[in-house]
Amino acid sequence: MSVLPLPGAEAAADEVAIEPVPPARRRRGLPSVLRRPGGVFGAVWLTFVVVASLTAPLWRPYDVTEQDTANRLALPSADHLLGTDPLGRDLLSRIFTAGSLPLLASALMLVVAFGIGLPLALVAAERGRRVERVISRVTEVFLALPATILLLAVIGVIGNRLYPVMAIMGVLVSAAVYRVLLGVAQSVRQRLYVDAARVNGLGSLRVNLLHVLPSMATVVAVQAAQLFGIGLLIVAGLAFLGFGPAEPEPSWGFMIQDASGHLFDGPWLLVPTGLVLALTVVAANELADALAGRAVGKAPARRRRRPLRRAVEAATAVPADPEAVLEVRDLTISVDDGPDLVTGVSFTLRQGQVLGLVGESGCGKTMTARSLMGLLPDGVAVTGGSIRWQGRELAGLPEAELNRIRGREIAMISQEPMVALDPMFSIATQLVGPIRRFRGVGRKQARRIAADLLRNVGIVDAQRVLTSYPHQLSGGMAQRVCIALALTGEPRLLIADEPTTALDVTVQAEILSLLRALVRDTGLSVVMVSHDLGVVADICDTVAVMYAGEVVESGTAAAVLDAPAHPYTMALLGANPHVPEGEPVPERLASIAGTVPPPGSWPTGCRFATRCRFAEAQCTTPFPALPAHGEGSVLCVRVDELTRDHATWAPESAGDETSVQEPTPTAGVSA
Ligand SMILES: Nc1ncnc2c1ncn2[C@@H]1O[C@H](COP(=O)(O)OP(=O)(O)OP(=O)(O)O)[C@@H](O)[C@H]1O
Repeated sequence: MSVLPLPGAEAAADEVAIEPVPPARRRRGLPSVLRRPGGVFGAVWLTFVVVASLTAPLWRPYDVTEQDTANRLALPSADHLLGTDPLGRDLLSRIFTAGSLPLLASALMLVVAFGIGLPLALVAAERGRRVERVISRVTEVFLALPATILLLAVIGVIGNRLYPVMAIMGVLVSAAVYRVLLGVAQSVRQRLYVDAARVNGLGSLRVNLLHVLPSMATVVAVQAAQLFGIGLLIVAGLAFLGFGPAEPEPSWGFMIQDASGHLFDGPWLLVPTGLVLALTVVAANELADALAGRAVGKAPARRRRRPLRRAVEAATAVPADPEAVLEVRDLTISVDDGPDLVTGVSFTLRQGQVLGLVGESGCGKTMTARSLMGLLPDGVAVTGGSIRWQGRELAGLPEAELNRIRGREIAMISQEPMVALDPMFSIATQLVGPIRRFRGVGRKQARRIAADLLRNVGIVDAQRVLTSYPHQLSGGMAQRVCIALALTGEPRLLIADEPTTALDVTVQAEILSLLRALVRDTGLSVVMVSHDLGVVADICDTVAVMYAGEVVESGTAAAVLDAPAHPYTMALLGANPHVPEGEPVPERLASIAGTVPPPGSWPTGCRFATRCRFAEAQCTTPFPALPAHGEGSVLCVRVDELTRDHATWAPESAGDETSVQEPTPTAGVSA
């Protein structure tokens, strides 16, 4: 058993849970450490102590051995800002002169610990199980050594030489560092970008330096900051026991020991040294906490949510639907202290209907869908509008109440079934838990229901699948299991975020027909996020086309897909490569120049104007809410003109840029 605190051993579980941050995000997040009060305090105090200690011989008011016998055990005064010790020596000069030893010795321990632990972790993660086992067994031996006794034995041999002693401590601590970093390195090496780098021919060293190490940097920094604080305590502890620099050389440990002998006649003596040591250790830990908070992506404490603005009835173009079970009005979703991601989104959904949210990547489909369940990422919130579910307002509902709705009334399936299922548990375990929770039944009955649910989603050998683990299932099976999981609470609304994107085409068709059957047989309502117009045409009753955070066209799927009225919908359909059976594959597809403007950079007026072939001056000026268009809405000031002229977004031929032409069949999509 190790007696001195080997931090990594205790902290390992926490540390490995820290998600390594990919390099690009890490660079952007750096200032966020300094936006946390703890991070600021840690950085400022450590910088101050390090600079003050290393430069003490240049600025200290007195020599560390200079005695002022008339002023023994003095309290702070103009002559001695922090008071004096029992020999009348200036405490300020002695504390900061003593500081360089623990700071440097602790830093040396870190260098040795990470110098050994980090490369070993990288090698073990890269070279496979055999090498990893050998290295792990050796490090286990180090972890089992009684560190305190070993250090005292070393001191017995080499004397009170704290730098070599702390270097040996670094060797012992490297085992704990290795254990923590191995888990992180192994997880980073499984990332697709690391595989891509290897496929691109990068050698092992460069893969590690360019891709693995940067992603581990935050975890390394967190562990280093914690270990640094512990190193300071070890040095102070050794000096306290008399294994530090010999008098009259100052050391924090000896000064505290000295002060403990004057608790009654000079209690102040303990305060300055104890405070500096404690603040330095706390500062290192605060810095570690701030770094750890950054690594797991917590929102900075200073971020404040904007108050929720309720929907203004008149502002939306979507007519109220008395039969709607879900009614979203003027929904605005924003980053805290940042730009709006989604604005003025309105749509309605009836029971047993499927609504498709379509649009290019980054248009806000996922944010809109997730807001319905209150599952927005940290730092993103609904800041305006209303989400009425069966007459109940969901926007701004407290987390506890949303929790009661999630799973029971509204459920969700995602595009990555393999990621949505926990690889550690069998399918039975993953289904039985929610069934018991939602339906209040016993384990046996829950298992029977789980098997029924699997059969309902088209799994024939339900008993085998129940005993399987996610990795034993195909993608299609896993998605069926996810749908079964979503149905455990018998929800009335299912949010399906690109549920077929990760599946191959034949499986896609099976999952779509399963969803269709569920809607038909159970009256489930579905909000389906998709960028695949074929899927939308196949399954959706109504469609809301999103562009740059707003709905630009909505209506029945038949109306929107067969006779698109907004140029963006026309363009999406013109660029769609899928053609219905029996129709000729077009020789050229239409294209949309440019990209979706990011949140915060949306143009004034129509957000699509900069890419629109039909844009005119009036499109770039702000326009009021537009009246309803047919059964839905179209966010285009020129909609009447374009409809009258039968405008289409045809593929460009050489020298032909726009086209206001006779109608042509829309590129292969029919509802
Ligand atoms: N956690 C976040 N913090 C800040 N902005 C975010 C966050 N997640 C997404 N965004 C931004 O919000 C906007 C909308 O993203 P969203 O994921 O809803 O788009 P999407 O239409 O669903 O795209 P995709 O099809 O690629 O998922 C994008 O500009 C995106 O960069």
